[in-house]
Amino acid sequence: MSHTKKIAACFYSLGWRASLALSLMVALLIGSGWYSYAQINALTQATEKHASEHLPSLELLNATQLSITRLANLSGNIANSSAPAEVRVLLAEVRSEIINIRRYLNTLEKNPEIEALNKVVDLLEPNIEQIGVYKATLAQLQHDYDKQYLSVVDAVIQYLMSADADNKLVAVNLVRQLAALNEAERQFEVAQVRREIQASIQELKLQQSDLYDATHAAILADGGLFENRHNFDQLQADIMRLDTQNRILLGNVVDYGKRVYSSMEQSVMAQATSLRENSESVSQSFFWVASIQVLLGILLFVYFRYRVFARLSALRHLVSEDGMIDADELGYFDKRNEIGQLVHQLDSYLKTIRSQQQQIANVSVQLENIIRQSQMRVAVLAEDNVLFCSESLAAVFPEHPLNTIYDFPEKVVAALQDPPTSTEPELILSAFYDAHHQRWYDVSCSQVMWSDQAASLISFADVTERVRVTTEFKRTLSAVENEAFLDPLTGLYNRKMLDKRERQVNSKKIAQNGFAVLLFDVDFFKDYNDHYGHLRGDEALKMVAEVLRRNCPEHADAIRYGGEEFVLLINSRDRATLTELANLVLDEVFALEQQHPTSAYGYLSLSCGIAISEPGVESLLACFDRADQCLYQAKNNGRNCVVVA
Ligand SMILES: Nc1nc2c(ncn2[C@@H]2O[C@H](COP(=O)(O)OP(=O)(O)OP(=O)(O)O)[C@@H](O)[C@H]2O)c(=O)[nH]1
Repeated sequence: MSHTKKIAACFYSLGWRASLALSLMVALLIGSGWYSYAQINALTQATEKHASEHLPSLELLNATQLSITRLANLSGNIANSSAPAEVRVLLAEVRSEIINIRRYLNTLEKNPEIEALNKVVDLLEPNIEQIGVYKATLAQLQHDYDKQYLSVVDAVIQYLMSADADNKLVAVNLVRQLAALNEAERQFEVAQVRREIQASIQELKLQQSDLYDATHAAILADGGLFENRHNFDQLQADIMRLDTQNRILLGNVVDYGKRVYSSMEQSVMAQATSLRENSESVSQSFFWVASIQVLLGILLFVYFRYRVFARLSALRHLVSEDGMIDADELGYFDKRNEIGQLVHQLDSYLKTIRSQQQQIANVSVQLENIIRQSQMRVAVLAEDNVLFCSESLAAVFPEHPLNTIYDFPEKVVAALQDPPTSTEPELILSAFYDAHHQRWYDVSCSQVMWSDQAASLISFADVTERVRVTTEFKRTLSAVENEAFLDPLTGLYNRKMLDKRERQVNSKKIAQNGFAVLLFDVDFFKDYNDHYGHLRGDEALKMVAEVLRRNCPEHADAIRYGGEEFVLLINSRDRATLTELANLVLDEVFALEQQHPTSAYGYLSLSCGIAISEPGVESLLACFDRADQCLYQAKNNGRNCVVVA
């Protein structure tokens, strides 16, 4: 999916209001960003333009100012210099500075001040040049003046050296006056000294005509010292005048420069004000844009809070355990977007599930009622508590309200201590007897869920009839079995019992402690029968059987093995006890004093052979054989006696 499609899908999923608000936010951000960029760009360009326009001008103006200052200094230096060579050098510098100034002024933007500056420079340049010329002339004049001065002074000194002492005073005064003239700088000083010198020369005219002639011509004549001094002073004054003029012009230059500076400063200040106002305008724009964005943000937050968060809340309700999404909440979700579709689907599923849960709950209640009122004896247990108990089961135990498992009889409680974990019913107590009702129950248990809780379901199945039938059957079976094992004549066990015991011995069902076979036989019974007949013989056999039954120990079998042979099968290996028992039987039979005319003893008597088994190794038959051999020996020994193997 392309980015455009993804963004479109995202906006569509958010809903048209949120999408519109977001779009507005984005548009506002882009717009404000663009506006800010444009404003800043315009400011930057304006600043750069202004700087490019004015900064070079300022620099040039500054350079011009410096050049003019240098020019003023040079002018002063020229005016004050007395060395022609130095004047020439200074003039060269002046020309160079003037060239620079003109170049600067030509570069600067034309305005009245610049024009005025140009005019000043136009005036300044010839003035300085004139000063240079005057300076050269002044140097020449100085030279001539000095030459004349020395010549005059020399002449006066020559005169002094040759003249008389009386005539020297005027000459000396003249020398002094000449020196004063040389030192005088101011006009009135020069004029004073000149008058004094003229007076001295007039005095010389009378006294020293030679010196008068020489000094008069050298000092007062045309081209003399006075004229030269006058010319020199005049030229000096011109130079001063020009220098003053130059200084005034340079002062004007400074004023013009100040004005230019001032105009530029005003321009710069105006630009700075414009910049500040523009920046304030941009700041205000920023403030309003930021305010609108904050407002929109708050609106969006409120919108999300009450719309989007409400959806999330509705979603939480939807997925919560017992939450229900109501119609209003469902209205937040537009079916046209994916989340909306999902929520509506979930709502549909939830409603279906709730409907089914309700149905199940109804069925569950109905089922519970049915179970409660039916003959099913069931109870539901969780932990030690009884969650449910059918009325039929409660009726089984009317003595207790069945609230906990400990309200059940002990046997049931014991069986429930370790309940099965299977969901299939498992018999935990077979044929439990309810003495109160004299009923029998099979108790089963299985694991079930009861109201979303793991529980044990126990059921009591009434098996009274089954137990009765089984007991009856067992009793009947026992009777039949007994009948089969009983001798009908004597009521003792018959030979089948011996066979049974033989099997039990072989299958080790009889204790391996050993046993004994006591084999009894009626002596001369054929004769007895022959003498008294079989009926009396049967009676005699019954009496012998009674003696055996009476003396048969507990857990021993009294068996009529066949005919007139009897067996006592005893779980004992005590030889003495066994012998004593056998003799007791023999004595009691003999004590019956049943007449037996053909017997050597006169009465009915028995012979007995006893065999004691080897424990764990001998079969019953083998032991019986040995008892039979002993019986044979007892017969041979004269009968009515006991022989023990
Ligand atoms: N009345 C009666 N006689 C029986 C019964 N069964 C066996 N007899 C008899 O018992 C007699 C057994 O005789 P014999 O085996 O010769 O032994 P005996 O005569 O007792 O001689 P000894 O054993 O050597 O002393 C037989 O005559 C049988 O007929 C019975 O159920 N009733």
